[in-house]
Amino acid sequence: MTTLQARELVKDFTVRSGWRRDRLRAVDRVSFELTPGRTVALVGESGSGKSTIARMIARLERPTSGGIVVEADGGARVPDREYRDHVQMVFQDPFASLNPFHTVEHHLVRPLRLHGLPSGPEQVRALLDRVSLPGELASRRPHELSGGQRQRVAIARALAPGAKVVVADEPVSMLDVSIRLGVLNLLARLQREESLAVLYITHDLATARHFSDDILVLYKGRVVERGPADDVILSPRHPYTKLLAEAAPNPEARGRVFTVDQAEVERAGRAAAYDHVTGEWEEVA
Ligand SMILES: Nc1ncnc2c1ncn2[C@@H]1O[C@H](COP(=O)(O)OP(=O)(O)OP(=O)(O)O)[C@@H](O)[C@H]1O
Repeated sequence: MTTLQARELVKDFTVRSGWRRDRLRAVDRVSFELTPGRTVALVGESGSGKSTIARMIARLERPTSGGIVVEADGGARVPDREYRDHVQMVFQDPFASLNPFHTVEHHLVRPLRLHGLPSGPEQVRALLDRVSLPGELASRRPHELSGGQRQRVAIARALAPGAKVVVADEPVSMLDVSIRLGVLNLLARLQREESLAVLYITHDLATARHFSDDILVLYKGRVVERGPADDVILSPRHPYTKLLAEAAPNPEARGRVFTVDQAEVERAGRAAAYDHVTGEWEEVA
């Protein structure tokens, strides 16, 4: 059993405007926990800080402050050198994340070898099978696959080291609408059957509700609402979540109007966050 705790994550960037250099706080004291067999969705519009959080978890970006702790069996803290055995990413663009010169087999053998695991044809076939791809795809190169198949290969590669925490950053937003559901269903099945802890990053509230247990709503780098998926989507409390919920296609909520506007969102801002579990607003200084 592996869990990941993000504690008070902060990320500042320095941005230049002319001669001036300003500090931009892209992520502001964000905390959450990923536990086996559960999916947490991180939702928010473009620029809210979602990818920066994903990049910090993937160790592509260092937090300005705060930290990420991964604990494996028995609660022992995973040392840095073993981090990638436990935590893997699935990125938005499967084409960019796969090397066009290498076969599917190569993409899967490499992480197996890197983590000292058996890496023969049998293991490659087993990985393809886990993501519902036929074994004969092993000899193909990425351009010979459909977008959905490519993303399945990317998921198989993430699973290869035996990772139990998977961060999926907009994993279907670049795929045809017709195949998105298949890939999301695959992630849901893996999460269920293999007890993965999944962080699903998306701007799409409808899939966040359907595919996650808990939702964190991110607004300008801060969590403004959190709780079980249905509570957040069907009974949103923060004006920003209401705005998102209103805009999302949701049959059960048809005709529901919260009558919030951007000005109200700005007023409520990031000063308080609503937690559906405690039923309380938490003031944020
Ligand atoms: N390397 C960087 N240097 C400066 N600013 C950055 C950098 N990376 C991200 N930002 C800024 O941080 C904020 C959060 O960006 P981030 O990409 O995390 O948002 P996002 O919610 O993932 O958006 P999207 O859905 O468009 O990817 C934005 O204002 C962005 O411009």
